[in-house]
Amino acid sequence: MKPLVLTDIEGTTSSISFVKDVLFPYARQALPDFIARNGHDPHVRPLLDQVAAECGGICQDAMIAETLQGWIDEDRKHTALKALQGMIWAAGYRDGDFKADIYPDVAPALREWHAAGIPLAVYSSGSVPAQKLLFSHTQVGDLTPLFCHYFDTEVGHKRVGDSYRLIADKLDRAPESVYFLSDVVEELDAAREAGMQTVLLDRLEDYPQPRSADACHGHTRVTSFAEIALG
Ligand SMILES: CSCCC(=O)C(=O)COP(=O)(O)O
Ligand SMILES: [Mg+2]
Repeated sequence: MKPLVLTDIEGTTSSISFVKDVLFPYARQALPDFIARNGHDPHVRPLLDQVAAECGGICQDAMIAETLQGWIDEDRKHTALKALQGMIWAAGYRDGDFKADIYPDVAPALREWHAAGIPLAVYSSGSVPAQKLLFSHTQVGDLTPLFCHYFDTEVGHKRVGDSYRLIADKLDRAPESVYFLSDVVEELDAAREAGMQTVLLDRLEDYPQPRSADACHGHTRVTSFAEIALG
């Protein structure tokens, strides 16, 4: 059976600065107005109510917006926040305010693997709609035709082994046949615990200090998709 590639986004396919300096500030700034305009939308209200309930029942939308802005500043990977961010980014992509930044080695490798019949999937803390938006608006065009599956924190958090077991299950795959690519060692540890093969992307543009052997925790370390060898 051919291997399947499961990739993270931030720090793996796309620069950390694109997420931290473009996407997050855009959502932070747009949140209050987005909530004022869409707070009664049946796709939006339950997400806001979830945030309110988790914060002791705060009831004013302005306070919910402030809470969410605080969560963006803390880089919380909260499922409701991620869903709202995805809805906000849709306008930014649509209006051409930004394009998704993909590291130059990523699209050639994805195309090569896809052409070789290797299935490709995404697992990111960003919501599935946000993942699809990102890959359909890259500076090298629409990459979504290359991917067959997308997973977000609806399957669980990325530092928890059970999330990877569930993904393998949903893919109808033995975990050993899945290569998980990420820049975060704790995510790779969880994927390995679930039986997946792991590759640490050590993006020197984003992490100027190369990771030592100790810091790699035994995961295969590469600095580019071009170095990845799939067994
Ligand atoms: C779907 S793109 C936005 C990325 C994002 O919101 C995020 O939190 C990045 O998480 P990742 O799991 O891709 O490192
Ligand atoms: Mg990452």
